Order: sequence, then structure tokens, then C-alpha cells
Amino acid sequence: MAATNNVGALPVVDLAPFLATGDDEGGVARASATGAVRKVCREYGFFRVVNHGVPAELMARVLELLAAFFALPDEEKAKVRPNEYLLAFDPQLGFNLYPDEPSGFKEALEELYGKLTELGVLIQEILNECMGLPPGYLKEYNGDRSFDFMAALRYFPATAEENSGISEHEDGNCITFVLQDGVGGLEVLKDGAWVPADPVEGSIVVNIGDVIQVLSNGEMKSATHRVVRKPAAHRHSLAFFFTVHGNKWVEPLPEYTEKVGKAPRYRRFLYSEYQLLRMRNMTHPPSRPEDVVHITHYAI
Ligand SMILES: O=C(O)CCC(=O)C(=O)O
Ligand SMILES: [Fe+2]
Repeated sequence: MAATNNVGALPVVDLAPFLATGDDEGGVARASATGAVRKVCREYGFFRVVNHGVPAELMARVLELLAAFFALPDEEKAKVRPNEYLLAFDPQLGFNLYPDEPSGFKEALEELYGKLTELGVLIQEILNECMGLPPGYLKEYNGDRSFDFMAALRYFPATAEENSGISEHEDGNCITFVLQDGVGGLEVLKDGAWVPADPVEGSIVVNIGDVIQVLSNGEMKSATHRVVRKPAAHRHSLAFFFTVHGNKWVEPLPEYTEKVGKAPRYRRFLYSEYQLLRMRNMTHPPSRPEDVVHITHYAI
């Protein structure tokens, strides 16, 4: 059983140099932030971003609206499951359903969706640079935003009997952003110990998913993480999944294989197939833990 390492703090990456209008000094700061992202993705796959362009006021407003939404009467649900969620997709696709209450919910979620999409595009560009890919490679490979989605979550307080919010897992997509209220409980596995990804106001937690791990032939980590519920309060969080279209083939890139004389560590797969297998993990949970499909399913 891994220990919890309370002294560990997530590395922080300041994105200000990428959002400021470019000058020479900005170039140096951008190179240094890119280096920081490369290092943290190799070691960890989890970090925090600040000065990310998503207004703190909007983040706070959405979390308050989520709390108001999930607080609408339904306490019976707490008895049968550890959390509740609401999904939102690209508003332009036109199939999101929003509740009437609280007022301003749709507008705030859609505004946030747009901002997090922009942040995803920015982080993807930074990763492109970190990974030494031809300029614009990832943008071209992953230019279709129709598979991205956002999950708003509420976790019930832990009981004396159990406290699991989301059991340990890796995200299957490219890049995930997590916004959370002040309760805490998100933890990331680093060198065999659970490191808390505690809330820091205004910052956004970023984690690398399986697609980036495979493209980089395992060099960039899709970090294992979980949510442990706290006894005192409901926790609200919002996860945005920046991902590839289902019809994309995912495989280790030449920059990490033939160009550097390394054998691919994964066989190629269609993203929609992997998504389906992961979905089945949830709808038909295998009785043996070793039968749960992870990215290792495609390992060579
Ligand atoms: O609620 C959180 O902080 C994280 C949720 C998560 O890991 C997920 O939905 O994949
Ligand atoms: Fe996750």
C-alpha cells in the first residue's frame, strides 16, 4: 500500500510568458517554462499552472454554481454512490442539456468550456515543443475538438466505512485540467507515494493522459491518480478532457522510436476502440483487477 506523502507539492508552471506579447525576454521565459513542462511530464505527468488565461472570477463562479446545482434536493443519492456528475460537450455541437437552476449556469459553463479549450490548445503547443515535434504537428494531428468534454463532479463526504471518491486510474485522453473547490482529496502517485494535489486558489491542475504517453513511447507519464473523500464536506470539482477524435490512430511517434533507434513500446490502436474498452471497464467491471483495461493493453 503506497504511503501518502504530505510534504510533496505539485510543480508549478507559470504560463504568463506564453500569453504575453512576444519580445526577446518573453522568448527566454517561454523556453524556460517549456523546459519545466518537459521535465515534469517525464517525471510526473502532473503539475499546476498559474497565469493560464482562465479568469479566477469565472473559475470561482462556476464552482459556486456547481455547488448550488448539486445541492438541489436529492440526498438519497448519497446512500448509493460516492459522487454525482454532469457532463458537458462542446457547446457548438448543440447537445448539452442544462438545468434551469441555478441561473447563469449554462453561460458560466460555456464560457469556461471555451477558455479551457484555449488552454488545451496552448498546452498542446507547449507539448509539441517539449516533444521536439515539427512545428504544428500536434495541432494538425489533433485539430478536431469534437471529442473533448467536461465533467462537473460532486463527491459526498466520506463515511466512517469508506472514503473512495474515484479509485486510482490514469486518464485515457491527451491532457486533463482539474478545477476544484477548497476541500481537497485529489492525489497523484509519484515514486510509490500518494502526493496530494491540494487546491490552490486560481491555479489549475494539469495531467497528461495515455495518448501523450503512447505518442512519446512512454517517455511522458500518464500519472496514476485518485480522489479520497474527506469526512467534513462535499467536494466539487470540474475535469476537462482534451482528447483526440475517435477515428485517430495512436502510436509512438518516429521522434521517440526510429529517429532515436528505439523500439516502439506500444502497438498502434484506434482511439475509439480504447475508449470503448475503458467504457466497458465501468459498465461491466471485470471481477479480476488484472482484467481491467489500461493502456498496458497495447504494450508490446
Ligand atoms: O475530481 C477530481 O479532482 C479528479 C477527477 C478525475 O480524476 C477524473 O474524472 O478522471
Ligand atoms: Fe482522472
